[in-house]
Amino acid sequence: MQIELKNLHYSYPSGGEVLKGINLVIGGTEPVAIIGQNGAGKTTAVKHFNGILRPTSGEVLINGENIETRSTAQWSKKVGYVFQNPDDQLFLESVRKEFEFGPRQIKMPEKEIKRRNEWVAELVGMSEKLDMHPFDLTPSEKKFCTIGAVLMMDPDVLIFDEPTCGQDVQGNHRLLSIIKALKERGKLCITISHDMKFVVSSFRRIIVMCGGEVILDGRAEEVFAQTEILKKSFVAPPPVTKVAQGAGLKKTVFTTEAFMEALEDERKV
Ligand SMILES: Nc1ncnc2c1ncn2[C@@H]1O[C@H](COP(=O)(O)OP(=O)(O)OP(=O)(O)O)[C@@H](O)[C@H]1O
Repeated sequence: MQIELKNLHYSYPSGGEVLKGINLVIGGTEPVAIIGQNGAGKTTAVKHFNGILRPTSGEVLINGENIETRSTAQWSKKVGYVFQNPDDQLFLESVRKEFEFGPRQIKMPEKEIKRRNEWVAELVGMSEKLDMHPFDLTPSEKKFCTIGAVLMMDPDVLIFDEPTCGQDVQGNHRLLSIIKALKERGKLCITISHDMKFVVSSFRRIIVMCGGEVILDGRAEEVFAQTEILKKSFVAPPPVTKVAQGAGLKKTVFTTEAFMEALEDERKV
């Protein structure tokens, strides 16, 4: 599955230009993180990946097909978007109903709904909560409920918008295991996050947005080595990376172990 943005510009009807000519190709199954300060245009950009928003100018191609050829409902079967705020997504009286809503809309056979429900509920940790009202869930559980509802459609691409928001360490671990499981199933996960520790723990490719543009796109080590550009875009590297850079280490590191190794290596030189 490949998503391609060609000179994408977007302005909300009420305001100025938010996306200012984005060119990007995201494909394969390697999870991709999109980072950048508040208001950089991350959510606006990813809402173009399944047609929730349509370009003011430029093109969005999904596997080479122009997004304009199909409705958002049709694209959503291929590219699932998990909203930043669960309350924008949840509207039914139970977790089970949320999970089964999409499949029932497309008249999925009952047997398949049951099969998917079991797998998804287990993966997102909701097996014991299926009959609960989403309003009675904790903020973290609500997020996993929205993720589960999108996973039930088994799309090829999953977009997670700020999944780490409101999560504790356990929640972050579950998120990482979901992303890993999806990669193993051949899915492409695209995740917006402000949590740099989370980002460097499982995303090799990182895209940095600033002021409606992509200003960096590359491997985590390359991106976080660009300290001046990151400073200008108000993106702070993970603490251990910052300490290593402050200590003058040439290698970009993301863990204490890597920091100690790099320190040792430089001592030997
Ligand atoms: N529905 C809307 N109508 C008008 N302007 C909007 C709308 N949604 C977002 N914007 C504006 O577009 C710009 C980019 O917002 P967007 O939510 O895409 O940024 P972001 O990088 O995802 O930020 P955050 O990290 O805070 O979610 C901001 O200036 C925001 O105020």
